[in-house]
Amino acid sequence: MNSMTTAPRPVASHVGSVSDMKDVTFKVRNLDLYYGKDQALKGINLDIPRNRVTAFIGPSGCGKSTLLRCFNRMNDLVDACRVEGEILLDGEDIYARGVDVAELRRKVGMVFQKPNPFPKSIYENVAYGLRLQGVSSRAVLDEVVERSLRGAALWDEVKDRLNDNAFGLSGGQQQRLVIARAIAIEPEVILLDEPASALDPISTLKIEELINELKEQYTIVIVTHNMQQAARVSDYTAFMYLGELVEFDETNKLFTEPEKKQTEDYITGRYG
Ligand SMILES: Nc1ncnc2c1ncn2[C@@H]1O[C@H](COP(=O)(O)OP(=O)(O)OP(=O)(O)O)[C@@H](O)[C@H]1O
Repeated sequence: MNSMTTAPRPVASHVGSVSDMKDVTFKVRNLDLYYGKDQALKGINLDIPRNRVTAFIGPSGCGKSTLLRCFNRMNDLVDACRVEGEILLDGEDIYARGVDVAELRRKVGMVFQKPNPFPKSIYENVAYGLRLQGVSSRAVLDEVVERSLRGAALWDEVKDRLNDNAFGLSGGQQQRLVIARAIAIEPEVILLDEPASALDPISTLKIEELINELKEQYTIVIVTHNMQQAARVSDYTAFMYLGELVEFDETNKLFTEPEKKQTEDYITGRYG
């Protein structure tokens, strides 16, 4: 924070950067993304603050998931997708030639809307990434599995059935298991694409509490349709519309004193 004075709050130096933001994980610069001829992201400039939760909100089809998927190059898997501009992770352009995409995805984990545990035991789901890295020591795996399940607020519910199939867990437990699997390999960033939209209200609350705890250690970016959820869990919010970033600010500010009329119309339910 800047020194507290009676001066007005610093004005963003450009869209997508709050000038009192101390430390930045991703810098997005002039990002355009095309699916074939259709442009889905237009000139996005945005800083994602470290160890904070940033939410992307906006009406369906505005490009929230597309932008999220740029951060670990998941869009590479879409044939007709073309990206221009830069995304710097800790200063390095993740779209530069020669970038090891597998290593990028190790650093930048992702959790989807629908829980997607592997058809394996609870234990093996969490141990999966380490086994891929060649770790076979039972003691190391045990330690990481327990730490990750504790980190995902699931340990107490599953510690007596670690060898049971993960599909036997409830949807909310499966989503926390997927988060445990993501944090087991110690990523720097966790991307969450509507992580609670398939869950009941109690499971949703648990995921929201978990997000709040995880931000101590990770940079979190979440896409959500639910504005109350964005207001509850995030520190910063980006409002997108038709592929553009309309406004980015501290969540509290964006929801109470938005600078743009489009943002105000959206958060007051006038469209979307
Ligand atoms: N794989 C794809 N191929 C072609 N077009 C796509 C693809 N994925 C998304 N799009 C298009 O890109 C635009 C942005 O979609 P995106 O899913 O990013 O929006 P969103 O804001 O996340 O929407 P929602 O809230 O409905 O999930 C839409 O016009 C969509 O149809």
